[in-house]
Amino acid sequence: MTLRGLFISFEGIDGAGKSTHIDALAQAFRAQGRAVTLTREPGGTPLAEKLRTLVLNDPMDAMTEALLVFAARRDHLQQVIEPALARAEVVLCDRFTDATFAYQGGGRGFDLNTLSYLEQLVQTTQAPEANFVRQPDLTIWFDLAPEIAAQRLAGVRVPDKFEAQPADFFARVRAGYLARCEAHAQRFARIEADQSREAVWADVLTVFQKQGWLGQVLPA
Ligand SMILES: Nc1ncnc2c1ncn2[C@@H]1O[C@H](COP(=O)(O)OP(=O)(O)O)[C@@H](O)[C@H]1O
Ligand SMILES: Cc1cn([C@H]2C[C@H](O)[C@@H](COP(=O)(O)OP(=O)(O)O)O2)c(=O)[nH]c1=O
Repeated sequence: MTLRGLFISFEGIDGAGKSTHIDALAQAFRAQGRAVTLTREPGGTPLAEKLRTLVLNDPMDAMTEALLVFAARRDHLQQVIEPALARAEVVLCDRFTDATFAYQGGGRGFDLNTLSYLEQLVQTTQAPEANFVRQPDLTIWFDLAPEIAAQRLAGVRVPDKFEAQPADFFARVRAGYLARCEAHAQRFARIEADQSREAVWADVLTVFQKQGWLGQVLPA
């Protein structure tokens, strides 16, 4: 059987639990013989990491922010994601374009039609066919109430520009994710992230096993 590349993104408000599970998933795929590219947005290339530092630290208007995250995404797609998929690897990406719709669109109220235009422009790739708009094969959305996420993050890390936002910002971000989940239901899996770590991990594994992408996974 010819393996095909898999592009999987992980989404959710800050503190929802993405980082907790991504490394374990990478291990699970590697244990089953798959090559894995573990990456993140904004970032994933030297240029995109520089843009990340600007976006996470410098005040700027929402359009500037959107243009910078899409510039970082273009470089990341071309340098890392498309080549890894062409090698039939599993690409596990901590956030992708749904985050732009949720944060710049939902959180900051930037125009969604402009974001859709940028999405088409930036994610159009020559491979595997002309005018193919790259999207994740699967998006795991860790859905968590902003109050619980804030409790989990309190005292754990120094907040960046986004993490320092008030609860109503994250309520709008969450609504932004819900709208994307409804509009792209075929690739979204919503995980109830207010459960224990073990229960969240079990739900995540079930999604991958139902797709036939992972077999039995031994406990860590
Ligand atoms: N299910 C859970 N229950 C309680 N705390 C959790 C759970 N999952 C993660 N955490 C903790 O919450 C904090 C945020 O998790 P993290 O995975 O870093 O979130 P994200 O990457 O989505 O910002 C971390 O301190 C982590 O240990
Ligand atoms: C990808 C992306 C992230 N972001 C924000 C969401 C997060 O607050 C931040 C960085 O995400 P993240 O990597 O989750 O931060 P951390 O390493 O602290 O867990 O960037 C956007 O605003 N727009 C985007 O398009």
